Amino acid sequence: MAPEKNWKGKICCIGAGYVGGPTCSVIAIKCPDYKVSIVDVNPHRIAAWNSDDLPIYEPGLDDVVKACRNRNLFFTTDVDGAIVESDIIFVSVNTPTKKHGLGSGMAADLTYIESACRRIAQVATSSKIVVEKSTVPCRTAESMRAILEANSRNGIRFDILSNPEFLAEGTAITDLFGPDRVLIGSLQTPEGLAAQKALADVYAHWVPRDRIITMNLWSSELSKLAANALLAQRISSINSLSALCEATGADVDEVAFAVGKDSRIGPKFLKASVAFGGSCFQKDILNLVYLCESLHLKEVAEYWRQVVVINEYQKQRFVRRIVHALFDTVTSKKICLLGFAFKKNTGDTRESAAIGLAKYFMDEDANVHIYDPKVTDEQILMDLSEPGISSGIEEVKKKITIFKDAYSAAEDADALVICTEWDEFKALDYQTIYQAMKKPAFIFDGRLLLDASELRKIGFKVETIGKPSPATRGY
Ligand SMILES: NC(=O)c1ccc[n+]([C@@H]2O[C@H](COP(=O)([O-])OP(=O)(O)OC[C@H]3O[C@@H](n4cnc5c(N)ncnc54)[C@H](O)[C@@H]3O)[C@@H](O)[C@H]2O)c1
Ligand SMILES: O=c1ccn([C@@H]2O[C@H](COP(=O)(O)OP(=O)(O)O[C@H]3O[C@H](CO)[C@@H](O)[C@H](O)[C@H]3O)[C@@H](O)[C@H]2O)c(=O)[nH]1
Repeated sequence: MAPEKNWKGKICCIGAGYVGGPTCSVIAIKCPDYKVSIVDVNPHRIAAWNSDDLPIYEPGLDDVVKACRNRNLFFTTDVDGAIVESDIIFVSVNTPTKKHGLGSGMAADLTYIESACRRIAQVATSSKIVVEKSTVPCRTAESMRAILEANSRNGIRFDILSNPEFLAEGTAITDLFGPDRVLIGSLQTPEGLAAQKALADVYAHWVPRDRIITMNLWSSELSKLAANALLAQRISSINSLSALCEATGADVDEVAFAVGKDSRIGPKFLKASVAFGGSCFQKDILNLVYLCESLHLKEVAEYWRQVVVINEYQKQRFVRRIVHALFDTVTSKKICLLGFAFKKNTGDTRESAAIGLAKYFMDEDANVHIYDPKVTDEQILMDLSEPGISSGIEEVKKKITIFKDAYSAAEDADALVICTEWDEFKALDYQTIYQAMKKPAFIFDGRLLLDASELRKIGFKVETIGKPSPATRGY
């Protein structure tokens, strides 16, 4: 066997998911002098990372992984081996909303964080910097420290850092190559500050120093929850205004443009939609709400809870508008959902608005056609078979048909519903689609993606979120 290269440092990432995979692949490509091992307990996920068919779709990710895999980037199920040899260990495991017990439906489930920490403590034979990469409630680092210190061998130190991740899916690689900021929180002790510097030195391989922000642990942990809460709040704010637009004849795109021109407000994250989805926003706001409630900050909790309440309201409002336009019944009608991912450029469906819409149409015994360019059939069937969504796979198979392209999905349909803003939906030949649909042919645009006036010229009846119907004011 060839002697091991003289690495400047060794990094291990526990959790080969949407965050651990891309984040540590980018560290590997930018820091060729470090050995980076990404580990997971799920052997299928690791096998996929080692194959030509990566387990997640993310533009640019393939190139990054191919450039350094098996050079200084390794994907393995050997969790213990990677822990033992590394100096810096990222904990990038999932922290979903608790499904049962205390705080059920609100609090973050920290089981995976705890098991990762116990493993580190059990097998580590030298001191480690442990980096909290997962999104966690404020003061989780304290619990991590307690678990690590109570279970480790004598003489081993663990310095815990908070280094939350701000990448968005679909743009993960560009976000990681040029982050707005990298946040590193630590205890303000000499050892904590030294650990903070060691991690900052890794990021400094490609991130300008003035974008690497350091602060205390609790500020860093809370900043992640605060950033997601503020981002989601902007979407709920514009979505609440979209209801007002539909009722008054104002156009939500015009309102967003006008208010976004104010440099204090800015134009980003003001796109009205059927609702925000994704694995983070709802989970992290509920986590924040739970934290506030636990600290007896009832008014603060209620304030943030409204962001999620409006998000649910937006989905229900959209469904009501669809059903009303379709002559108050969708039973036995063919409803074609275009898009199933929670946003474009990802195959991720977690908390996707399309799941809630499909549930409603299944409940009403509609025939639901689905097409998404990146989501697998298995994923759609699995999401829709979940308890609370349907009675199981038999019902789903009866009511749902999945298609390989938008044209076949739209054939003979009563209505198209744009659920995800995929670019390819803008480029479809709507004349051909119109001819193949039942009449009147409806399009419900939940993403303000299409040119409604062009579609109306073809003959479609078009209803767009945040824009009044032709029947109401404004036309
Ligand atoms: N998805 C995003 O865009 C995003 C962005 C920023 C932050 N986050 C946060 O990052 C964290 C991870 O999110 P994700 O989307 O990557 O989750 P994920 O579910 O895609 O990946 C987590 C992985 O951790 C593995 N795992 C769990 N426990 C383990 C253990 N003890 N040892 C080894 N592997 C273990 C799981 O098998 C899974 O593959 C969450 O806290 C999330 O809130 C996510
Ligand atoms: O103006 C907008 C912007 C987004 N969305 C929707 O909001 C959801 C979330 O989108 P986005 O934030 O772009 O994707 P995520 O991958 O969920 O990223 C968020 O959640 C991550 C996990 O914590 C953070 O790291 C990111 O900074 C944060 O943007 C999606 O359904 C979008 O369609 C809108 O409806 N209108």
